[in-house]
Amino acid sequence: MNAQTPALMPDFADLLLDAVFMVDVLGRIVYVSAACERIFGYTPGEMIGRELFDFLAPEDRATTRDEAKQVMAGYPRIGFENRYVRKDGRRASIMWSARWSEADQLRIGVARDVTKRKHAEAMQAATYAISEAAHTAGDLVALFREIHRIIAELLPVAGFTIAMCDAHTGRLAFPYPLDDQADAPAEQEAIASRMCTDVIGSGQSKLLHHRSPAALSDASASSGGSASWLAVPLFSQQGAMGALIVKSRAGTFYTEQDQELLQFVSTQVATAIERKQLHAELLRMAQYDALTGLPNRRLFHDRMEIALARNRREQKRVAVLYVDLDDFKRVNDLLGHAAGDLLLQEVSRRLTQCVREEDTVARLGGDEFVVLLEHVPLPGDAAIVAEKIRSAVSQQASIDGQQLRMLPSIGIAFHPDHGDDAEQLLKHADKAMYSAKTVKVRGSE
Ligand SMILES: Nc1nc2c(ncn2[C@@H]2O[C@H](COP(=O)(O)OP(=O)(O)OP(=O)(O)O)[C@@H](O)[C@H]2O)c(=O)[nH]1
Repeated sequence: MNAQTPALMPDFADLLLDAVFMVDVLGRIVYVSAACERIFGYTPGEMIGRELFDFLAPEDRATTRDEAKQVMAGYPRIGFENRYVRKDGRRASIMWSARWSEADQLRIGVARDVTKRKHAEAMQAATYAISEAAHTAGDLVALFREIHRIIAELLPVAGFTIAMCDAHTGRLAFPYPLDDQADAPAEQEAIASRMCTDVIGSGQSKLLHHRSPAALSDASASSGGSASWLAVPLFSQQGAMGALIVKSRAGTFYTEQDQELLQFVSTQVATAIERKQLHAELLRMAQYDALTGLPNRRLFHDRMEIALARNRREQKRVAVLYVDLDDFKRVNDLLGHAAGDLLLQEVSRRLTQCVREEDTVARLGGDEFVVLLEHVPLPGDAAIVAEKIRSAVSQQASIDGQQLRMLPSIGIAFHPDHGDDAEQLLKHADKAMYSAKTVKVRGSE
């Protein structure tokens, strides 16, 4: 016991599971009982003489300062909670009962370790937050960002990544990158990649304590390049669909408890990802044509409404090209529906290549396509694109070993020249396409 420790300290203090502190008016620890080693990782000898604030988690400094003032002003308190950084770098959650001893000029506090309870509460909160994020996050990346934030509240996380395994090719993709400030990103990526492959292949989580080559060659950098990696598989109904990987801060190491925790959370994470993926897939199916991957009629209408609204403000010109293949039915009849499908896919590729990225090519159904061109200075510019399309589509296509040649009929409508809404413009372009087709049919008779 320290020479300054008042005689009021009973002998059995070192048997208590809670740690008893005595802190002087300057905030220095003058006495602490033996339990401090279990709770904070430091022996009494390592704590006595230092300021209690030195051990405090930075985020709790302001509230703790206010609390200490209150106690020193003569208001005893039971139940104040704050966090400390243990010797091993982990956080300890403490609940205090404290009072000020005017006679001894000391703050006397009893610190109870409530880390386990706090952890259980945090896990429950994380579980709820992850399932909540599955509903509120706009897309998968936003969901990953939210999961990263939630897990960083449970574990010390310096690097976080999610790997997803393509169900068809089995290839790994990292839709949410490691985002680490580490010196050797290539080395970090290689570790993440290796761990992912391992845990997805085995279906088992993995804990790895790693020392970087730099740290190995420099014995003095004992903690600089050393860290832990934890990888857990993410299971869907069909099996492991990916993996979640976290990397600890330099000099901090994950434990088996952390591994269990991440495994527990990974079930919620996998469910949240599956839900979001299903939602994205439903959205895609509602907006895109399954055969060609082009926007469908509904998405085309939405894009057209936006383009027309913009054009009303800008007072320029928007063109709608209606493209229909001539005698497409014959391809189906002669070569079969599957060959017809391949041809439609080829035509959609060629159409997309004829326009700029900001233009829209959509499939309305069957062999009918539409092209939306924005910012068309002159009607002649749309005619140039129509000619490009005619030339591209009518090039020979090799389908199932057969050389096929399709001819398109194209009709054009302009906003505002031929109507002010999508319906009017599509009708006009369809009519113009039909006239072009009729002229061709008559010409061939
Ligand atoms: N392979 C395939 N065929 C389709 C698909 N959707 C519609 N069709 C077929 O496309 C053909 C379109 O026929 P029509 O509208 O008469 O077109 P066409 O034969 O090109 O005749 P014209 O337009 O008058 O030149 C029909 O035989 C449909 O069954 C599809 O997704 N795949």
